[in-house]
Amino acid sequence: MQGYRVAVCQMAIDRDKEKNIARAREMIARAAEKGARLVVLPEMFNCPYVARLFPRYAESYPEGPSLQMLSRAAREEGVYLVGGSLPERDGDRVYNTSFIFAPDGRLLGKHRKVHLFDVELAGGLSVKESSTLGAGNRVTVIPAELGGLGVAICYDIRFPELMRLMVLKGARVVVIPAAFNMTTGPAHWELVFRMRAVDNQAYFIGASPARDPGAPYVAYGHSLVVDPWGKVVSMAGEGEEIIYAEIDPGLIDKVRSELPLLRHRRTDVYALELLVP
Ligand SMILES: O=C(O)CCC(=O)C(=O)O
Repeated sequence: MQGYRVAVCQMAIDRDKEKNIARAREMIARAAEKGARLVVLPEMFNCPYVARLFPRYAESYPEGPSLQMLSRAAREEGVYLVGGSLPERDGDRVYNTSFIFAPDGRLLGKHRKVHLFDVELAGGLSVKESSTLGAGNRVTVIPAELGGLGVAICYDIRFPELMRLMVLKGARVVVIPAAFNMTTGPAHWELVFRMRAVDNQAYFIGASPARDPGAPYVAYGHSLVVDPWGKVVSMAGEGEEIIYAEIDPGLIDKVRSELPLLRHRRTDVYALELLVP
């Protein structure tokens, strides 16, 4: 498996859905032009991160305009695309879902956020995703061409069990569209990505929206790529930008063979069980 370049689009999100779609399309083109083979968008890239607004911006696969754009962009630019996430409507439920496309525009898979962000933090930040969203129940790994791509969404990264299950299912590069905030971001963003990378000896990629101090929910920014040794190899600032990094599969093998954490697990002493097919 050859190395490849990943681009993480730290996009500024507008209230206007059409503007968000156009902005994402334009950033995907710019990333492809710079040689990215995998392009990643942030969590809820087509709408403001406000739970009560999610149903209004929600789309069903395959006809939603954001989803059409993602499939077309992957095909026209010839890239693998983790389409951040967006509110997905399925019957009368709405999910926070990441859709993943191949360079021929084919849907490779999707991840519905498993852990909903329902919190009341000191300082007044209160979020209740479950007021409008349903939760997914799948561990998402795309086994094919990129050699094991795990996808989960934001708060999911705080649950080491889910990350480890992805890695046990073959994930070597884990992509997390996310929107940490100005309370949890400075305290935990870099720490949690580095921790998961060190534990699982995999690349961990975080894609945040750009920071907008006037937004109802202020995203932290600082999209990043962490290598399997836990080193931050690329990190954005606060504003809109695209960051790039080279994914080196040889480094994953090297770290896993020199420090064989996955092999040294004591599965005769403890167990981690996947309860859904
Ligand atoms: O875990 C955090 O600090 C932020 C989570 C979040 O914003 C989300 O899941 O959307």
